[in-house]
Amino acid sequence: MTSAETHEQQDTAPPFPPPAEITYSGQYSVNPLAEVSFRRMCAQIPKVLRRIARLSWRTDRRAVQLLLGCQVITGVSAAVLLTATAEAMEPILSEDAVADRLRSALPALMVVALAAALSRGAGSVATYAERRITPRLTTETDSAVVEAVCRVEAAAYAVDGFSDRQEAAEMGVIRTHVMVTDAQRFMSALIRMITAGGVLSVLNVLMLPLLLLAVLPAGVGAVLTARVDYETHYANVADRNVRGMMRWWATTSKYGDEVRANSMTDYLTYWYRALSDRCDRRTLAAAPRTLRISLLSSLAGGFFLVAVWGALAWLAVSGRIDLAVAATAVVAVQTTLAALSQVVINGAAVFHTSLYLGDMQSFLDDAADRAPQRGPRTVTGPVEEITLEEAVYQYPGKDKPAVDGVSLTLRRGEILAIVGANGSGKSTLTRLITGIYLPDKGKVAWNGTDLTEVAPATVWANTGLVPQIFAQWPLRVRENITLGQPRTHDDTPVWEAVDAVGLREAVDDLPAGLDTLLARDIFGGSELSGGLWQRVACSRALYRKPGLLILDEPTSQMDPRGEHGIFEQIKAIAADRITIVVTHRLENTKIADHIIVMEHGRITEQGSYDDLIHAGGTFAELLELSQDR
Ligand SMILES: Nc1ncnc2c1ncn2[C@@H]1O[C@H](COP(=O)(O)OP(=O)(O)OP(=O)(O)O)[C@@H](O)[C@H]1O
Repeated sequence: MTSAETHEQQDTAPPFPPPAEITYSGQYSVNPLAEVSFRRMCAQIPKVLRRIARLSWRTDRRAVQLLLGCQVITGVSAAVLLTATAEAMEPILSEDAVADRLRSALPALMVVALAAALSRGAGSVATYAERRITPRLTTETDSAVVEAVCRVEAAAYAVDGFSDRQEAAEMGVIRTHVMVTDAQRFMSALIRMITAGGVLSVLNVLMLPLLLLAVLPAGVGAVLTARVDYETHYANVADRNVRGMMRWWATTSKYGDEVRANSMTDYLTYWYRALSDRCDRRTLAAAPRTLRISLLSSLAGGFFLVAVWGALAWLAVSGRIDLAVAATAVVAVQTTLAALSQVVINGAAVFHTSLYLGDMQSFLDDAADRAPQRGPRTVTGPVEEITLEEAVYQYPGKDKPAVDGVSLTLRRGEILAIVGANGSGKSTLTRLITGIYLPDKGKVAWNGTDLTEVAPATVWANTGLVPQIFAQWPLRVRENITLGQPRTHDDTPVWEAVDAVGLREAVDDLPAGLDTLLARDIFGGSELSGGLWQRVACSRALYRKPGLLILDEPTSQMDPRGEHGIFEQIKAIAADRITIVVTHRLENTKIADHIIVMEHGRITEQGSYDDLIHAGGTFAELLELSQDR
C-alpha cells in the first residue's frame, strides 16, 4: 500500500468510538441518598463523629485525650473571654477619667488576654494531636481495605458491582485525610458556639434564636451541596473505576512496547480524555443546582443577619440594654456567628465525609461477609487423593456453567494433563481443584474431606500454582521465589529452586544476584525477559514443595531448552505429589499418566497419550492440526 493510500484510508476512517457506557445494575446501582430525608442526613453527623472518635481512639489514645483536653480549654477560654470582656466594658464605658477607667478595667483585660492566649495555644496543640492521628488512621483504613479485598473468596471478584464498591471505598480512605480535622474543627466550633451563645443569651434572650436563623440557611445549603456532590460522585464511580484501571494499563512501562508499536497512544489518550470529559459533564451539570442552593441560602442568611444587627441596635438605642452590655453583645454576636459558621461548614464536611465513610464501611462489611466461611477442618499430612464428583461452577452473570459436571480422581504420584479449546473450562477446573472456587453443585474433596468444610489456608499451604497470567512482583529475586512461604535465613533451598528451572546463570548475571530488585521502573531495579519471568514463577511453585502442583501453560514463553528442563523437573519430582499440567502444546502431555480433554466445561475424552492419539477424537484432531505446518 502506498503512503498516499494509507493517508486516504486514514482520512475516510470512522472517528474513534467513545468509551462504552458503564452502568452496573442490581442493588448497588441505587444511590443510597436518593430517598434519604434532610433530617436523616443531619442525624448521621453524631453517628459519624462517634465513629471517627472510635477509629481515632484505636489509633492513638493519647492524641485523642490531648485533643479532648484542648477542646475543653477552648470552650472554657471562650466563656472566660466573653465574661471578662463584659466586665472590662463597664469601667471602660463609664464617665471616669481615662486613666481610672483603664486601671479599673486592667484585671479583666488581663484575663481576656490570658483566655485568648490559652485558646490559641489549645488550638495549636489540637492541630498537633490531629496530625498525630490522621496519618496512622489513613494507613489503618487503607490497609483494612487492601486486606479485606485480599481475603475475600475469589468468587467475589466476579460479583456485580464489587469492584465499583471497592472504588467507592477508596474514596472513604481518601476522606480520612481530612476527617479528623473536620471533626476537631466542628467540635471546637460547637463548644465555642455553645459558650458564646450562652453568654449572649444571658445578655438578651432574643439574640440566640435570631443568630441561629442567620446561620441555619448556610447549614442547610452546605448539607444540600454535599448531597449534590455525593450524587455526582456516585454517578461517576463506575467510570472512575474503569478510568483508573485504564490509566494503569496505558502508563505502566510493562505494556509500553505494545502501546507504541501498535500506535495505540492516540486512541488511549482520546479514550481517557473522553471518559474524564464524561465525568466532568456530570459534575458541571450539577453546578447550577449548587449555585441555586448557595444563592438562596446566602439570601436567607443575609436577611436574618440584618435582623440580628437591627435587633441589637434597637435594644441599645431604645435603652433596653445599656451601652456596656451592647458592646459585649457585639463581641458575643461576632464570636457566636463565627463559631456557628464554623459549626455549619465543618458539620457539612463531617456529613460529606460520613457518606464516603459509609461506603467504605459497607464495603468492609460486605468483604467480611464474603471472606471464606467454610468450616474448621484442616488438611493434614500429604495430599494422597483429590476427588471431584459431578462438580459444576458457573460465573455470576454467565448463562452456562464454565465447568459442567466434572468427575475425576487424582492420586499422589500421578501427572494429569488438561487440554481443550480456549474457554473450555480448563483454568476454572484447576480453580475448583485448588479450592479457590467452591463448586455450585457437586463436590471436591481432598483426602476424602469436602473442601466446603476445610479452612482454605490449610488447603493452600499444600498447593503450588503457576497460573497462565502470573504476577511479576516488584520485589527482589529472593522474595519473588519465596513469596508466600515462611522466611528463612538459608538461601540453599532458594538456589535449589533456581537451579530446578535453569535460572542460575540469569540470576548470576543480575547486578546483585538474589538481592536484585525485579522492577525496571524503580531506581536500581532490573528487568527479566518474559521466559525468564516464567522460570521465576515456576521456581516459586517448586520452592513450596507442594502436595498439589498446578502448572497452567507454564512454558509458553520459554525456549525449547528451558521447556525441556521444566518438564524433566516435573517428572523427577512427580512421585511425591499430584501434578496437573494445563497446556495447548499437546506434545507436552506425553509426560502425563492421564489426559483429559475439555469441551464446553465437560470432559469429552480421557486416557493416556497413546490411547488418545489412536482414538480419532478431538485430541487426535488437535494434535494433527498442531503438526500441520
Ligand atoms: N473471572 C471470570 N468471570 C467470568 N467468566 C469467566 C471468568 N474466567 C473465565 N470465565 C469464563 O468461563 C469460561 C471458561 O474459562 P476458562 O478460563 O476456564 O477457560 P480455559 O479453558 O482455561 O481457556 P484458555 O484455554 O483460553 O485459557 C469461559 O467462557 C470464560 O469466558
